[in-house]
Amino acid sequence: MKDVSLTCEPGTLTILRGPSGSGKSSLFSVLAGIALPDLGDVQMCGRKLSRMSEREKTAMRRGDLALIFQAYNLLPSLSAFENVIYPLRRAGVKDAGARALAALKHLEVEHRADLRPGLLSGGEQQRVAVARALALKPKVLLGDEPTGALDSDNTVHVMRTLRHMAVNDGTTVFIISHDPSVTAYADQVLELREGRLTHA
Ligand SMILES: Nc1ncnc2c1ncn2[C@@H]1O[C@H](COP(=O)(O)OP(=O)(O)OP(=O)(O)O)[C@@H](O)[C@H]1O
Repeated sequence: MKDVSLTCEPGTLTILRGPSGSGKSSLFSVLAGIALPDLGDVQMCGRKLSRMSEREKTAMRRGDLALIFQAYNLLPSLSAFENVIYPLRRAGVKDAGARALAALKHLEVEHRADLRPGLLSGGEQQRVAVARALALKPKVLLGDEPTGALDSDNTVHVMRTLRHMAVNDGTTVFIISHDPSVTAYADQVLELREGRLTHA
């Protein structure tokens, strides 16, 4: 990436698009504090990631930040329900069980709650991953292709949900998507080409 500069305001939804290999997932990793940039910094919820210890970054990922990974990153030995409740318990959420169930219901995968990810379809796994992020009620939600495995009805449902989180809860939502049908939900559309960012 070169000279990448962007701001995502609370209560807004940003979509990042760009050709395969343009660096979208790399930027996602930098924003999430998983990869370190050679130069520059990321400021999240008023704090610079470069000034935070690994422990502080982990604590932030537990509380304020939720991530939806391109490959879902569900824990294979846990059921769908356990995958959603696990980060809630770690974050000390009191009504973790009710929240996890409500999120699975909202994503219409509660009938798969007791199954491990390996027994779910790709789209079901993705909806569990979205439910896990949603249930945390984060200040910042970063998603790498969060609708990539979904049919059009489920894509609309997830995009409406993310839009609702931004507008009603003040969440800062940043997602990568190459689906042109979802740009209508965005306040800001960014495009990455060969590591350079343009505002579409
Ligand atoms: N750890 C790494 N070391 C070296 N090269 C890497 C590393 N991670 C990614 N790359 C390269 O950087 C480029 C951008 O990869 P990235 O995964 O960010 O692209 P992308 O825009 O998300 O692509 P896609 O839409 O296909 O997921 C690719 O050419 C990739 O091979």
